[in-house]
Amino acid sequence: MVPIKESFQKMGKNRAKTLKKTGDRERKNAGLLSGPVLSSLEFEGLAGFEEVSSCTLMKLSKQGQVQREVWEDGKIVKKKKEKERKENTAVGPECEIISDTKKERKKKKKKTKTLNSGTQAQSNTDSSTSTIEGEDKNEGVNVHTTKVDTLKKTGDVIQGEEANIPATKTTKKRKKQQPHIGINTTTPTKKACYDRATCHKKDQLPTKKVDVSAWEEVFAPPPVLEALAELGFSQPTEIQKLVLPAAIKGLRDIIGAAETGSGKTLAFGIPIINGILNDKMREAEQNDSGVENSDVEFEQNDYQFEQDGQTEENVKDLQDSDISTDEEGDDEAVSKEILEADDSQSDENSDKEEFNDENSDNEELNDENSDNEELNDENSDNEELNDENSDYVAEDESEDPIQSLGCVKVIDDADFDFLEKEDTKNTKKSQGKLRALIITPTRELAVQNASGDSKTECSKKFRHALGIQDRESVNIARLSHKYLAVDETDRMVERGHFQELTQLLEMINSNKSAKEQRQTFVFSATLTIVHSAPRRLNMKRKVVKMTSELKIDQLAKIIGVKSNPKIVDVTRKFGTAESLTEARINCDKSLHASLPQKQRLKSLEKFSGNPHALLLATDVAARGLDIPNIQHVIHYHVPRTAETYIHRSGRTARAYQEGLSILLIESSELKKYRQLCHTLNRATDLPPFPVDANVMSQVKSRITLARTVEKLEHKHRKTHAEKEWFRKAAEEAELVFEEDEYDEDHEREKSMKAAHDKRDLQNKRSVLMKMLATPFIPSSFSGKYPTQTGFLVVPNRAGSKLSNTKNEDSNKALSIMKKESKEYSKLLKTINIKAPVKRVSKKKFKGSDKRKNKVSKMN
Ligand SMILES: Nc1ncnc2c1ncn2[C@@H]1O[C@H](COP(=O)(O)OP(=O)(O)OP(=O)(O)O)[C@@H](O)[C@H]1O
Repeated sequence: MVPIKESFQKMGKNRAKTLKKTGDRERKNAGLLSGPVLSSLEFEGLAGFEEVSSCTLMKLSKQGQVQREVWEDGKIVKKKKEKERKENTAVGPECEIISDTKKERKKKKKKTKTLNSGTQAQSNTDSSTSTIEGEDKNEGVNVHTTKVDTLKKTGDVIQGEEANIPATKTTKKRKKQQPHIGINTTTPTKKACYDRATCHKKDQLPTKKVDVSAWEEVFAPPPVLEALAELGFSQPTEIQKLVLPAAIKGLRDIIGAAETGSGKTLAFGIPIINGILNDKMREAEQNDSGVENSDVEFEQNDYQFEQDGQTEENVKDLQDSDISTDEEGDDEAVSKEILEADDSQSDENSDKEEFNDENSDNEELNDENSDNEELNDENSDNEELNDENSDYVAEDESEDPIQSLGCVKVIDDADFDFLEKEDTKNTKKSQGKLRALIITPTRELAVQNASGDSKTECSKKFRHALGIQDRESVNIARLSHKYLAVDETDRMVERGHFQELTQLLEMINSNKSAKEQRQTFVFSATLTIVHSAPRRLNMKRKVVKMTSELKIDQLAKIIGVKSNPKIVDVTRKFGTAESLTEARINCDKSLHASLPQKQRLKSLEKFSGNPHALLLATDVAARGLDIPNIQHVIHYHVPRTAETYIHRSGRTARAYQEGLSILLIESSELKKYRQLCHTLNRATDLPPFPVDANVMSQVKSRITLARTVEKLEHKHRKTHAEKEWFRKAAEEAELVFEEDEYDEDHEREKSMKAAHDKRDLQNKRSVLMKMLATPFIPSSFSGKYPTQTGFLVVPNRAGSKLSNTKNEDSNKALSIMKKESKEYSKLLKTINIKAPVKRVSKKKFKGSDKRKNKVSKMN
């Protein structure tokens, strides 16, 4: 039984990075700190967000003045203002918000409106920085802090800590450990974890933050903008462009399909982060006004609706252009629905009324004069604060509160005790529950289920954290995550697998009101792939043919997606990534390799650390591993399913980089290969991998010599063994074994021949060793591939966008390939490789004897 090692992935599947952090393994909460790779190659797993009790929020005016507030237990404990930090002006709009007293809050609201709603700050072209920071609670109290290098490392290692340390001590300790944790540090923060952008594009290291204005159009919130700028992600990928507006602004449930390595993780990660930030901000405001924060649901996108009309149009434009099942104006409808929902709840608390007022105010605020008034107010306010606290930046920094979004990876020994502690300590409902849940159905989960023991330690803990003891005693209140993401979703329809996960989802979805208020994300690269049923099943009338739509429907039902989700499918007809070049090599034989788990982890670690390394892997590494700069994937076997092929191939050509996938096809696998091509809509074969004929002739001479050496060795061994046998048999029979009894001349002749053979064998061996020591390709060869040209030339696939731009190259490639494949087939003939004997059923030979007789008679 393999222990469950649900890990998490990332938010983003950040395995390679974790490998670098070997030191983390020894740390106390290793379960939380280590990435999935450290625990198991094959699993991904479960991840969730948890509550953060404290934070520091900052607001930046257009004039560049920063107001900073430290919140603890939903109350402001400090309010300071910082000077503008010129260093940060390169990036763009930043954050944020919130004030202490009601008066302050009203002021803030006005400012927020004026600035085009604070946190979002879509149209704000000023720059600043943002920090969401968690602080310890009161001195001497049990402190739980979950620290996250918030958004900069969205999807990166997220760490959880617990300590019973007085707050002051903890603060100092933290400062030591994470000196640059705040996003608004002026120097680039030290990347403790793997930075995908820099790893993927080592030659294009972002020396300074990039312009991320393209992200503003898709409503990425300012803290995320800052993180993206540091990562060097200048613009959203296609799937992100299509998903983010609908998810962030439209609050839609999302079903998304996009090629491997296309950034699906951020497509659901950013809306979730945005939502949590909004929730926290709103809860803090409500706390301030004495409203029970957890009662307020579904208002999460307040400030998005305060955006100007321009941005709404952007959303619409984007949504119109995608492949979507939406009808026109859907988003507006949804927006209205949400606003109506807000309205319906508005009598529950006065704050909501205020928000609604704010919305109507917003229209008025279009008036320039009022804008200016607000700005002036803000200016004078900030100036005052500036005068009072000109030194405050340093003082505040010394406290260095830890920014925290509150993510936990759920892997083997994940510790959920903090939920309990917060539950008992805080009476507020929202304090002890998970806000978001990100699930990846994994092979590990399937294996676990298949073994019949679905209650591993982690599974138990996770259930406990969710308030699920067993099916009968479910703490429904706790199962009210506002965000649920299921990555690699299509695996859930695999029959008989993931039963435990399906049950879990059933329980989560049994909280109907929470389900209604939840935003759900469903993503996979192979969401729309369907298999044609076997012919025998097709014949039966009752069998319902699986279609992409049906598959999506099934998944949506299992996962609990609300009606009218936004469906985005940007996968290509061929399924694989566009930047992926594919080829095949026909092989005569194939082998299996298996390594113990520890060894596998080591190999993976070595592999990610060495740019020239080669990793032989089974399908445990097919999905999810995000190891940067993998250039080639070679399929040692033809995969059983198209999904596996897509995911395996997807380990290269990530983040729109180039990659090469080669399929090794054993003759017995031809049928599987044809089926694969069919499922992936390949009308033509994959192009054969072009191999240099010169190299092949060298291979041939080496193989021939090796065979001769092997024969001679065998002969030598045989003679020796025969002699030995005679000697031993004579010994056992207590007979004297005299070699002399043979004819002397004959014996001499024999020994001379043996000596000759031995010499011959030695010579041949040394020639072979010399040959093997000589590389096939001279060291002066600078090409990347062992082809005549030194580079890979395979015809571009029909329909590929690349083929339009590279027509000339493509023609050239074709002619070279034709030439090479001719030489290649000639060479194959000379090597004398026997064609595999085709087994044909006897039925086909029915009457063949008769026909033979007939022919012979005729002759
Ligand atoms: N907008 C962007 N610009 C540049 N790089 C990005 C962007 N978004 C994501 N990436 C990077 O692209 C890589 C692939 O992203 P991610 O792992 O989310 O892909 P995926 O679609 O989930 O792939 P798979 O289906 O194989 O799991 C990651 O290294 C990620 O950091």
